[in-house]
Amino acid sequence: MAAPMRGMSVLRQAFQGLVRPAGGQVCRQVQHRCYSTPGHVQVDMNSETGVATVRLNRPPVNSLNLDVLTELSIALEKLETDKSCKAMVLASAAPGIFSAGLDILEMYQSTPERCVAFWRALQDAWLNLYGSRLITMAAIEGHSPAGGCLLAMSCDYRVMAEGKFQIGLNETKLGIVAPFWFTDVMLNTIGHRETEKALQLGALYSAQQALSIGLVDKVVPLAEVMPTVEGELKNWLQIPAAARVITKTSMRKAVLDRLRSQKEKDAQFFADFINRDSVQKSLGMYIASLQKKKN
Ligand SMILES: CC/C=C\C/C=C\C/C=C\C/C=C/C(=O)SCCNC(=O)CCNC(=O)[C@H](O)C(C)(C)COP(=O)(O)OP(=O)(O)OC[C@H]1O[C@@H](n2cnc3c(N)ncnc32)[C@H](O)[C@@H]1OP(=O)(O)O
Repeated sequence: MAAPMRGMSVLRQAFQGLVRPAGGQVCRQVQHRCYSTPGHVQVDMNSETGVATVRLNRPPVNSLNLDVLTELSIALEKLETDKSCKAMVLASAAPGIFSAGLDILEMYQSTPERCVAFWRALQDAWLNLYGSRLITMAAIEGHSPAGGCLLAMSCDYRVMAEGKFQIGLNETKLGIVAPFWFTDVMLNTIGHRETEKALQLGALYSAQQALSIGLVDKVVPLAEVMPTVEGELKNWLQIPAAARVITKTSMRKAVLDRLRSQKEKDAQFFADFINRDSVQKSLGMYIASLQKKKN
């Protein structure tokens, strides 16, 4: 059973689907259909509204390893084919964090075979999210660097908690380079000039800064993130679905097709790039700096 979160009653957490009884199923009101949650991705489908909440659940920081990405991909595929599902809210079950991005340990001293499998899982999760017919909204209730920022940017709308949290594509700070499809999504979100600066500097923005460059759509107090997402969803749900989906698809198709047409080449390139001595050295130093922060 998931550990209760500090500062929140167990009852409230149970209501929000954060506490699971033994056996992995969340028992809730009848209109909620909860997919079994054996691992790191919790899905709570509200059959009354057609809105699914997908929570990343890999404490402490929701780093995205092969398992999480595979589970996320499968969850998104299921929702995509569920005719009753109209919208999806991507959120976190871990306090203070949306996602710390890719699990750096998947990229450090790993085998080329594992690197390729890991990258394919990331590609699939992203293709499913960015290409989704659903209304997708990110509830960013914590830090969201790198791969976390990619997931948030790939949604249709982003609400972020104000305060100390940061969001951005900080890859260059790790001595790595944002892949072309990360760049494409950022270009589509904040435009060319801001993306050039953001990527070269590996910039991490506060919620207010992110709002000012259009990286997020709304900034509210932490407790208001979910209610704000729910309020915004009401607007989006009023738009005729077919017209909205065709509009979304036509605007995202070029970027999706660019990756679809070279998935294997991209995965191989990643495995080769990440295993360069210089890149491994940079990653090793970054991991050490994360650990040093604690001491
Ligand atoms: C031409 C180019 C072609 C091809 C492409 C090639 C390469 C590009 C490849 C990939 C793109 C990469 C994308 C990414 O997503 S890389 C990941 C970047 N993420 C980060 O930089 C975030 C790092 N983490 C943090 O800054 C902080 O942890 C955070 C602010 C998120 C939370 O801080 P907090 O104080 O709450 O927690 P910590 O004590 O720092 O962390 C707890 C624990 O978790 C470990 N940790 C943190 N982040 C990660 C991570 N991303 N992966 C793995 N592990 C992580 C951290 O070390 C702590 O561990 P421990 O000490 O054992 O408790």
